[in-house]
Amino acid sequence: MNYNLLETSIEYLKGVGPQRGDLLKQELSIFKYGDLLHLYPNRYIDRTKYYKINELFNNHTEVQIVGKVIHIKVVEQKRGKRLVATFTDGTGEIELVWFQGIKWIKDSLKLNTPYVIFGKTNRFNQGISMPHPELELLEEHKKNISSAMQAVYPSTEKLSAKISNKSMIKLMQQLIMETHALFTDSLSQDLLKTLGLISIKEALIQIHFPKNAEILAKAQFRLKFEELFYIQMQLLIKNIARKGKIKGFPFNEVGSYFNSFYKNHLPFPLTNAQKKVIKEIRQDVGAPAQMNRLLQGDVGSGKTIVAFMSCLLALDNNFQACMVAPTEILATQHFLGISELGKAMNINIKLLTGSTKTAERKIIHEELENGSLQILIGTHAVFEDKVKFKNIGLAIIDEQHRFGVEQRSKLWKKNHIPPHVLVMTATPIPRTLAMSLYGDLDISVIDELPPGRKPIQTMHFFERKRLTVWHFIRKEIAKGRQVYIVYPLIEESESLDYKNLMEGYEGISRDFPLPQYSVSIVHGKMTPAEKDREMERFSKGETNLMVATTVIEVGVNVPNASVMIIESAERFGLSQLHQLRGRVGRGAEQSYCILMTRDKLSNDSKIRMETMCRTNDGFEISEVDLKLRGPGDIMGTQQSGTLPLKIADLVKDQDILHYARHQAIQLLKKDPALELPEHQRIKNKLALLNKKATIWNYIS
Ligand SMILES: Nc1ncnc2c1ncn2[C@@H]1O[C@H](COP(=O)(O)OP(=O)(O)OP(=O)(O)O)[C@@H](O)[C@H]1O
Repeated sequence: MNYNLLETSIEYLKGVGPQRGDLLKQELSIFKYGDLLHLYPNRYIDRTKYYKINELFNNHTEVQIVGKVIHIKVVEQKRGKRLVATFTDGTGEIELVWFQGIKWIKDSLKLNTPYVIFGKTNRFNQGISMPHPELELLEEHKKNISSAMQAVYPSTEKLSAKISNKSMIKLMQQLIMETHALFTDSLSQDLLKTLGLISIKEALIQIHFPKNAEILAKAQFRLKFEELFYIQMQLLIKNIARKGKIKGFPFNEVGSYFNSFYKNHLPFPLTNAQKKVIKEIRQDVGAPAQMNRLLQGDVGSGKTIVAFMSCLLALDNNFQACMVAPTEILATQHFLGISELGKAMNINIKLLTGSTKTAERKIIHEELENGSLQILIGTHAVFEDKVKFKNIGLAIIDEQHRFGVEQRSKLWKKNHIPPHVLVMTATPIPRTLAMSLYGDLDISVIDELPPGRKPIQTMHFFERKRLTVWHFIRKEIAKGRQVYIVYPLIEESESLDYKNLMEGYEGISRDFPLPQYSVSIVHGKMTPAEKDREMERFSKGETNLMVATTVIEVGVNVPNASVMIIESAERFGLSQLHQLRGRVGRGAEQSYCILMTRDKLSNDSKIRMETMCRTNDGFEISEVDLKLRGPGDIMGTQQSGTLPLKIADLVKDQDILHYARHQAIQLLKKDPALELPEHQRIKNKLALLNKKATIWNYIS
């Protein structure tokens, strides 16, 4: 492919010019020929289908009608002028309406001459109108229609008054005419044949100008494959390179810390899933390359002990380990949990957070540098430059979505050789997404809950049933259980949410009065010490109810708390609801999650509530979440940028993604360094991709 041509600035394309060029650049980020080529249609319409006016009962997305203009008038109103043409096909009449280009259209419209009009219809009291229709003389239309399927470009819906779909099609014709001779494949002919793919040239022509539905499907498959294949190739190659190049510290010893804990101090038998994951980690850290593993485990699946035993492997090899959590509460929970696990083993474990006192901090710094501090647990305070390890061998990052990749790499830089990295997440990521985003990490999954857990029963109640819910809580408290009541706290409406929380707290304190009941409260405006005190009262069982914002979303572990009430549940996303629910169901008692919502719910909210009531499976929930919200949203805006997909859809195209990944793996197995002559184009393209953000800057 001649790259320079696709790099040509868009205004030079015949039919564009400076004015339209600016419009394309500003509104659609189309700067170059290449950008336009990869503006794919979002749907196709059948240009051989004609409607009759008397068939138009509802508002239609798009219809095509043959008929004549019989009358034109300019209507002047306070709001401005509009041109109205009466159009008939013999079965009825509709009004064609223009608000712009009035003079030009009025002068060029031919009365009583057959036209094909195309556009969206609106019904109003007196009849039907079609604003800004596309018009073509029937004679011309017959000449121009080469295929039944005509592309509709997403942009034209946005810019219809400025660049019609018809103009867009013309631009695309011009572009393809100028550039198509240069489209060449990066995949070898043999590979295309084996995979049954059409050529890139054919695919690009057919995606814009499909001859029929069958060839269009092939073109779409080809382009989606291309997109996903190269993303997978990039990720897999990164992984191979990391394993080859980035030396890690091999933990050769499985020594006394690990063995003595395993033999003498395990508080419970490990689940098979935990054993499997520990084995995977042992294999990784035992090899001379750096481990980079993502550990996924549903809420309450028992990740802490896996993290702890991984730390023991580091200690056995005279390395320090460090565990970082996104919030102070969570870091403290980990510290307590890990200290408890390690209590019989005389290990120096310390906690470093924003609120660690200077004197304690000084000791931590010293002990880290002289190596006597073996496991450091903390928040982002650990990333500070002042914090220097003698020899950090393992870094465990919990809930990595909240840390940027950059922050993570700060930990790496704390050594001349980067430590092994274990990233833990309780947010289940659907496999498809994990594959696309973390294809460069190895993935372990704890897919089994500790035994004896009763599935949490989830119920959805409307506000008007609050008394029933209160009655239920009283019964549970009478059995000795504890209850969480969680309120949303969303940044944009923070003060209002805060008010709701405090009002809720007052109401609850009234409905559950002392001395029979006692209520704790934890929210973001409290100092860490206050939060800790309240959390402690609750975890010791001194209070029956805990009113909180989502600060308790992760990591809180009070096994006796068996009821979770989520207020305004419609305002939470699915994964957040699932995380919150995970705070209960940690003991042997039957646990409940009650979702309280207002009476009127949107469709999406209904699906969220139904999903929560139907399943406890975090992966199933995240699949639904992915469908409702789309991948970008799930990962947060930061990550969505890493998926520069133009045509593939991670929800709908999972099969193609798996296929593309499989093919990428096969290819790299055969030729890991891409040395074979038939892979040179792939190699070249990958080299270019590493320089550019998206694969679509290049075709071949
Ligand atoms: N194999 C096991 N058998 C019995 N209990 C277990 C087992 N593994 C973990 N547990 C217990 O299950 C509870 C949850 O474990 P842990 O806190 O490690 O979960 P988690 O995966 O970190 O969950 P979250 O992400 O929600 O904090 C703890 O009380 C822990 O002691």
